Amino acid sequence: MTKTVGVVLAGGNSTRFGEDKAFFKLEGRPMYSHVAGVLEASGMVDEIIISTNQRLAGCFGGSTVIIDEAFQDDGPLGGLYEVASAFPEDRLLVVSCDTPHVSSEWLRILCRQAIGNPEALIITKAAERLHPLIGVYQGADLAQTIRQLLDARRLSMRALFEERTTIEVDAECYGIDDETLVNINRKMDIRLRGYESGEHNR
Ligand SMILES: Nc1nc2c(ncn2[C@@H]2O[C@H](COP(=O)(O)OP(=O)(O)OP(=O)(O)O)[C@@H](O)[C@H]2O)c(=O)[nH]1
Repeated sequence: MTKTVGVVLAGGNSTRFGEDKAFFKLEGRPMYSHVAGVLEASGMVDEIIISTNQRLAGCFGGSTVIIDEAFQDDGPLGGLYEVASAFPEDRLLVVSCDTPHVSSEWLRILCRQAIGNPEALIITKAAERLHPLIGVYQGADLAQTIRQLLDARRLSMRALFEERTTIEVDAECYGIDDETLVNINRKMDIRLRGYESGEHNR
């Protein structure tokens, strides 16, 4: 039977943030751990894994980690390729580590859409913007489609949406607050939003 695997994407370089944002503490917990907690709280996932690179792999405590091997430093698509290869039969509920306030209610809505449309990618839309890294990635031969894009050096998430049926689910239609979908790319994003932050801690 198809499982749902919760995937925390946490293998970037955090150039704009200035330090590895996955481990930056907000409200007393590293950002990646907020996201893992919401995945767990959604009640939709059978297991949770962290998608990351070789450099950070040892820093996630006891979490299960899948390391980018075939495509390193190629962005989220490289991480997704590795995970889709490891779980070819399963549904991947993906959330980037820099959206720590995403709600478990929203993840449940995405999963229900995915279960009803098992060949489609299900991604978040809000205020006319796409949030590709809050979504469900699934369907036959997903890893193969991603591999072809990576081989062709088409590294954007949009390239994947051109190749697969993709459903954009509008969070506003479900009364989801935009703020919960914001991703934190810079330290300034934390100050501007008045989030409570602490020191970097692996
Ligand atoms: N596994 C994996 N995850 C990645 C990779 N690149 C980015 N991510 C994750 O994808 C999400 C979005 O990444 P970005 O913020 O666009 O990239 P970043 O490298 O983290 O940050 P910048 O260097 O500031 O662009 C974050 O959760 C990253 O941790 C990668 O090469 N492999």
